[in-house]
Amino acid sequence: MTPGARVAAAIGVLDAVREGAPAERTLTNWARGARYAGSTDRAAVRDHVFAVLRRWRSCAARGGGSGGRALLIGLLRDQGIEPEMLFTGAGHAPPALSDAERAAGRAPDGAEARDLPDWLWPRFEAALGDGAARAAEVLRHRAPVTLRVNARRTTRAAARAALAREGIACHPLENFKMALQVTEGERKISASELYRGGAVELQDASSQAAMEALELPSGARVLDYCAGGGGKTLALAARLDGTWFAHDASVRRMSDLPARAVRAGVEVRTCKTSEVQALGPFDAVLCDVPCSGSGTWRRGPQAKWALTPDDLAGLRRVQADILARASVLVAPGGELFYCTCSILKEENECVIEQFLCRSDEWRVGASRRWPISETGDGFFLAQLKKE
Ligand SMILES: C[S@@+](CC[C@H](N)C(=O)[O-])C[C@H]1O[C@@H](n2cnc3c(N)ncnc32)[C@H](O)[C@@H]1O
Repeated sequence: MTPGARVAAAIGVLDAVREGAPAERTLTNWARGARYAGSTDRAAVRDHVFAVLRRWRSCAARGGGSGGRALLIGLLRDQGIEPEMLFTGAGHAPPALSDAERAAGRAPDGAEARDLPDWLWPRFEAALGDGAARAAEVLRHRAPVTLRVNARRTTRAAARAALAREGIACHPLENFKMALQVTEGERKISASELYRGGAVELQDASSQAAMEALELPSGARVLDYCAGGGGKTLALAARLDGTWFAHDASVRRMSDLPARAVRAGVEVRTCKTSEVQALGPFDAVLCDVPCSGSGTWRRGPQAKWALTPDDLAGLRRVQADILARASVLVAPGGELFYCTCSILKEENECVIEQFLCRSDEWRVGASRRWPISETGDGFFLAQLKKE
């Protein structure tokens, strides 16, 4: 495909996304119907679509409209590329710009320039203060791809060398013990020997750092209450000796966990909601609760535009409910860890404050935030101790 044809394909995908279709599925459907598109073409179309999704408002302002075509014109202008270079009408490229399109477009301002909905920008400022602008800016760019090296299988240096032999280039991240940031060959990861053998897992650096920050006595019985695919349990089990239990309201979401645990060389017992009470009490319970994901929006940028104040209030109720249910499973003297991949106070400090107001047997230990940065996603962790 020519560069212009890739732009035309991205416009088609964005028009479907504007109608409410999920971007990933729309891209997959497009690729199925575009047999002429090679892997480089598919990656280029995907890059255009996701770049617009991250910068939707500013692209609309710069492109002078909200259709796929205007959004792509806005994106190219934002990237310092003259749209006329690609909108040529030749071959499969989009038709040339009209006079009206050439004249349309303006520089974005305020929350529009931050590429955030108006109602969210003040909440970013409230949560991050002077760091809000930088966080919003980082969310306008691609996320890094990061691996966690499994200390039970190999060392970081050995993993890096083995990955390089498979065409995957990465470098160790300073201040993160087991993290490797991938700079080349990311599409080869899932087929690599190290990944298939459980020596590396895909995991954001901030999640890794948060799990590194948790200290637990050797042999502790630990429950991951919102385990999902088990990323956090596996990170803990890779460095601590404990007895590991995983629970999730959706059993289906834990379906990959047993195989991942075997690959990683650790034992994790998955349990249903009906079993969890009888298996307790636990020395520690981790609640990696469902959240807006605001710290990770560069990975799933549609969520940035879809979240509403009502959704946020709903999430806060779910988070409070999970904390209340999980807290009764902790043994006296035990610990409760609460974490989100959101930067919003409403989902972090406010949930913890509300929980402490309703319960007098808990005291708060450390709580920590990881910023949205070039290195990692936004992440929040609070540690609570049962008296
Ligand atoms: C942020 S994800 C967990 C990610 C996972 N810990 C990991 O590291 O891969 C939140 C999980 O909470 C689960 N969940 C939602 N409501 C829940 C509830 N009331 N009780 C327990 N789990 C719940 C969801 O199914 C989802 O898998």
